[in-house]
Amino acid sequence: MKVAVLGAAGGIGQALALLLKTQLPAGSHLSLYDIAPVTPGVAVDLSHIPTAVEIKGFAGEDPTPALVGADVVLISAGVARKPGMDRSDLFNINAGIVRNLIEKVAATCPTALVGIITNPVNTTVAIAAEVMKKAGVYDKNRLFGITTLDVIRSETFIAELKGLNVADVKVNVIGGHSGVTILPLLSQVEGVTFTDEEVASLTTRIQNAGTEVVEAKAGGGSATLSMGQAACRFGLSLVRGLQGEANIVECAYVDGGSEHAEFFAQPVLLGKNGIEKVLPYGEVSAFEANARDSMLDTLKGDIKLGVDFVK
Ligand SMILES: NC(=O)C1=CN([C@@H]2O[C@H](COP(=O)(O)OP(=O)(O)OC[C@H]3O[C@@H](n4cnc5c(N)ncnc54)[C@H](O)[C@@H]3O)[C@@H](O)[C@H]2O)C=CC1
Ligand SMILES: O=C([O-])CC(=O)C(=O)O
Repeated sequence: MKVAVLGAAGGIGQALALLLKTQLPAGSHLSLYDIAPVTPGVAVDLSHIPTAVEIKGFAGEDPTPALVGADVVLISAGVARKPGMDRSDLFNINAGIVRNLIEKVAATCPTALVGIITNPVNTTVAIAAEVMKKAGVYDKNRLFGITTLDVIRSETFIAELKGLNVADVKVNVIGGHSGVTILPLLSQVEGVTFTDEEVASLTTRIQNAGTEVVEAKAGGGSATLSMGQAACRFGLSLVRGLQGEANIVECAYVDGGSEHAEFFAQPVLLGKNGIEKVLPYGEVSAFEANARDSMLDTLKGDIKLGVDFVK
């Protein structure tokens, strides 16, 4: 199994690479790429950790050597937010970066499972899909916007609020990955009840959690370590699915035939071909139905921006 990380010298990339070096199955290959010249050195550094995961690092303008034979490609290349910015403010720089990288993915490892971390995810995933369509290699079951950070934040905040063991808390987060498009389905969390006030304040906290980190880092970037953990969890789930493990379910932002939008985050069953099945997200409360319906104009606008960028 070969996993490539593009943007591997960055805050997320390095955390993710460390976690993958220590957690990928024995015999895996980890391939790190970034335009930053330090990248081969990051790989040398990680190679001294005694696990049965072979690691190589590549820098420069062309990601191709890192992508040859990749089964999974995780992309965190791009710029991050500073205080006062919205994720959509990253579009001008990151749209072109994702387009160029996906062109190389399409040419080099067109059947790899591709997970996109680079913001604005609502838009960059649409860009990736359009680039792959143009190249004639698009498979909607192999492209994912990684929204796992919203899931692990929700699990953490719910456990904190209700005094639960966080390992026992499971929650679906649907929609997209910015502001009002992030919708945790709190009504489905087993074994707890929330007051209306708790639902409103917890939903807002989860939607603004990225900004919470951006402000706390005071100009030094956005979430990197928690995102490294989230991307590692998602990447390992992709690998487990590819290896034939049963019942691997994750929420992700996918082209899953949703009635709501062309791309929509919801639970998916993972397998040897990526998405085996898009799962229903279940019953929602009146509050959640209203929040879901109200987000759709924003989400569809974000998607259209990506489609138009490539067309
Ligand atoms: N999906 C999610 O939940 C989250 C997404 N993000 C996003 O992830 C992205 C990366 O964030 P950080 O790692 O904190 O940023 P960072 O600035 O620490 O790292 C980004 C890396 O990308 C590299 N890079 C830039 N252009 C490149 C190119 N053309 N090819 C290869 N590498 C390139 C840079 O050299 C740098 O090493 C941002 O867009 C951020 O908004 C951040 C947190 C959560
Ligand atoms: O907020 C940001 O810019 C980074 C991000 O996507 C998150 O932390 O959820």
